[in-house]
Amino acid sequence: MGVFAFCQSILHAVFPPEIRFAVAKLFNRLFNCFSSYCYFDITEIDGVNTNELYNAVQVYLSSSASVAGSRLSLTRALNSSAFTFGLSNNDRLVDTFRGSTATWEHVVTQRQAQTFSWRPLPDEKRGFTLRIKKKDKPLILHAYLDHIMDTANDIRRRNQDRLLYTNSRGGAMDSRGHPWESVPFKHPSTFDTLAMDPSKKEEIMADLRDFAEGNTFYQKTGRAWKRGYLLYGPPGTGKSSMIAAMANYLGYDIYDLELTEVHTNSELRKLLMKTTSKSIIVIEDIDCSINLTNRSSKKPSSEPPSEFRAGAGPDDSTAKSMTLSGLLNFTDGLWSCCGSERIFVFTTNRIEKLDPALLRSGRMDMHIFMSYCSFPALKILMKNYVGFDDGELDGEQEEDDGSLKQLEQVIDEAEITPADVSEVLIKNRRREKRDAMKELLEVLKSRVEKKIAGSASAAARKKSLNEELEEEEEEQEKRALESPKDGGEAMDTCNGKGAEKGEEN
Ligand SMILES: Nc1ncnc2c1ncn2[C@@H]1O[C@H](COP(=O)(O)OP(=O)(O)OP(=O)(O)O)[C@@H](O)[C@H]1O
Ligand SMILES: [Mg+2]
Repeated sequence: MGVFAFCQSILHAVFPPEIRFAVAKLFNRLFNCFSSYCYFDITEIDGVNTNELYNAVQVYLSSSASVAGSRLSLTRALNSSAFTFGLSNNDRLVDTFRGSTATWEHVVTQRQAQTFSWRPLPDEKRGFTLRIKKKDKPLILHAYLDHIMDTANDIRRRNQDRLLYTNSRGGAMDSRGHPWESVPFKHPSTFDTLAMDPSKKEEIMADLRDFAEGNTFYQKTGRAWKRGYLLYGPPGTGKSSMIAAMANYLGYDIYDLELTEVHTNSELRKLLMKTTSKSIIVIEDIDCSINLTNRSSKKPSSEPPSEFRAGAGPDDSTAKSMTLSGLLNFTDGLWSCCGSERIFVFTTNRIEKLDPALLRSGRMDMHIFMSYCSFPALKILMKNYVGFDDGELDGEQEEDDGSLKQLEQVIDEAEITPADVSEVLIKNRRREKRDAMKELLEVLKSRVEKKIAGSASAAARKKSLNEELEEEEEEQEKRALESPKDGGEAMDTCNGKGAEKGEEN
């Protein structure tokens, strides 16, 4: 038994707790007067609530502990794909912030006689003690704690798999008052796997980066910190894959808003209020998921302009339906600002079907056309699916038999989606890559031929239809010339009928 412990046990035996406490306090005061350090205790449980700062410090230290510590604790959270390192019990770690030194100690003690609590408390009392120089306190303490919270949130986001939320219950809440249901989101699509024009891709990535780092910009300009993207293009061109890539790139959760389940504007607002920041709110196939009714053409002009009405017939009252203005408020109006750092993404196969109010400038910040597979996009798919490398796809290698050049020539005309290209490549992925390329070329060529044949037969059909019409016209003219009397009568009859009709009216 150490001397300190021995003295402690004597103190415990001889003096009542009040005196022991007062002596300890006095020692502390004396110690503090002469010490050039100040100490902060961050306990795991603050009263009955879990202390957020404790968890943040633990996660934060994991980023430096993995490098510096000699004895570390390891954890893996539910649904997380990463391990987190932490300080073991009563271990120390030194961190630096803005040139000042901060020493952390993880203090674990046994909890003494259980005090009354609404919920059972753990047997161990855990906390971190932060030690910094007294002179550094006013300079760094707040900034350091903010830095810890931010870094911890970032680490969590990176480690934790994304969540995908759906509103399959409409606006109805669960027992905890949440209208959204969530599942872990593990979509493997990234900007590396996404086949599209590299310059367009880079532009979108830069836009996303600017958005995510734009806190001060949005504050300075007085704009709500949100951004809207409209993705449009034929089916299978990668609109949904793009959304997944965006979420994976930024580390955001996805809220997949099923508009057909939302019946009123207030339900829509409730849903929005329950989304978290750093998230992407998606409305897929916006042209199909809601029933577009241009009410201005049916009702007097005092009515608001055209409205989308979801899950409601044209005769339901506006108050009980979801309208276009409700949807626009959701993305654009005051309600869109509750929370921050939110991205709205709408997708559609037919942009021409959308109401102009949704498309007008300033509403969706970026309109992104997801096109049929271009040659640069095709090269990305060939790299990812069958293992070509950049050199091989430059077409400068000896073994190239001209297939690549031919692919470049036919790809645009074939009008094939990246989804169809990837199907062909998946089927051929076990074959030699040059054979897979040739197979793809065959598929593309046959598509082009079919298209030409299709357009030729359409042209032939058109031609024969025109010929038939011309023949008929000639026939009619001929008949008119042969019997001018009949034609005159016919005209008269017609006029006569019109006159009769006029009289009737
Ligand atoms: N640009 C692309 N890059 C890589 N893969 C793609 C691309 N487009 C499509 N694919 C592949 O095709 C599949 C279907 O694509 P996706 O669901 O993203 O298309 P979509 O444009 O959302 O179609 P829809 O309009 O029918 O919803 C994806 O799983 C992906 O494997
Ligand atoms: Mg889709």
